[in-house]
Amino acid sequence: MNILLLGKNGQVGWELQRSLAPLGDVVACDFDSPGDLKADFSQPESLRALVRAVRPQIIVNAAAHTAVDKAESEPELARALNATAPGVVAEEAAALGATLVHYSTDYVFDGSGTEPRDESAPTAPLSVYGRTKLEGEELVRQSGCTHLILRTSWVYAARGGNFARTMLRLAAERESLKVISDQIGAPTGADLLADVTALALQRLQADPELAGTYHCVAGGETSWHGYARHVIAWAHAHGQALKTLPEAVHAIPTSEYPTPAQRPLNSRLSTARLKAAFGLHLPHWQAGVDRMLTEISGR
Ligand SMILES: NC(=O)C1=CN([C@@H]2O[C@H](COP(=O)(O)OP(=O)(O)OC[C@H]3O[C@@H](n4cnc5c(N)ncnc54)[C@H](OP(=O)(O)O)[C@@H]3O)[C@@H](O)[C@H]2O)C=CC1
Ligand SMILES: Cc1cn([C@H]2C[C@H](O)[C@@H](COP(=O)(O)OP(=O)(O)O[C@H]3O[C@@H](C)C(=O)[C@@H](O)[C@H]3O)O2)c(=O)[nH]c1=O
Repeated sequence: MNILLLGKNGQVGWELQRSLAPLGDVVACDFDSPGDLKADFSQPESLRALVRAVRPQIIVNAAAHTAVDKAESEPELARALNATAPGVVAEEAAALGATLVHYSTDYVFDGSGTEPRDESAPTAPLSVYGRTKLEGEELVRQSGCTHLILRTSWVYAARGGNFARTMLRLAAERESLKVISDQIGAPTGADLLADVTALALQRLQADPELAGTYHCVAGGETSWHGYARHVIAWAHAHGQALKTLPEAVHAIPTSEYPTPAQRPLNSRLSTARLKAAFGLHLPHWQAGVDRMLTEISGR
């Protein structure tokens, strides 16, 4: 089996290098890869030659423009990376008969209400990032290729930039932190997503009817404030020297933390469809976060 992995150096891409390895020969690319393996999503048409040269049976796309606030001031680049390029890759996958895995986000929703959303819930993104990710999903679906679109949320990994690492950095510098407590979701490990991707791909090879869009997030829920408190309490309990004590992580409403991009308040995603289709158990978010914290602390 020939597998083309795009965005190999991101949080999810890095974990996919590990999880896809038992499935076949993985050709892993990023936008700074040398020569013919360069996969620059800001030049969407250039991706056709790469896909045609590798002729994969499976393509996994983990590349994206994930800087949510920055996307507000560079919407053309965000659209190229999150929509046009995945659309081109999907067209090439359809022409080859290859299966495409693509990732999307809780930010395709407007975050109203308090219930977890399922895959058929109406989308209404609030940000450039969310709008371009939604357009990418739609182009993948329209291409006619066999695909899995996994919508996830609040991704973290031991490698790469993410909210948990930002909190640890700020807690080392400041006496107190203010963190939003009215945006609710589930921190999800890049390792979990990569493992689910590999399992789902194996099942999909045997049963093409499983293709489609799924929500894939860790179990349980929290706010960014609850997540930050958990990370900082863990670090204190494990002897890390931080200026911010857990009780000095203060809860604030979204209105007190203005950002260029608006984020959804309710980021809860229902994983019932994924669990039923693939027979998967999705562990509680704290289990994965604690493992990541152990890994980055070098314990
Ligand atoms: N991070 C999150 O919280 C969430 C992510 N997702 C989705 O999951 C997927 C993976 O996200 P994640 O691993 O966290 O993202 P990262 O930001 O960690 O990685 C994105 C990858 O895209 C690459 N990239 C950036 N610019 C280009 C370009 N011009 N051409 C090609 N590649 C480029 C990055 O390279 P480099 O590292 O060198 O910049 C990196 O390898 C994405 O589809 C994202 O939208 C969904 C929900 C939550
Ligand atoms: C740094 C900081 C952030 N915040 C808030 C701002 C924001 O609402 C929330 C998270 O901030 P971040 O900018 O780290 O996270 P953000 O980039 O919004 O994270 C999102 O990334 C994209 C790629 C996704 O797809 C989403 O699922 C989600 O993970 O925390 C505070 O309240 N206090 C702080 O000190």
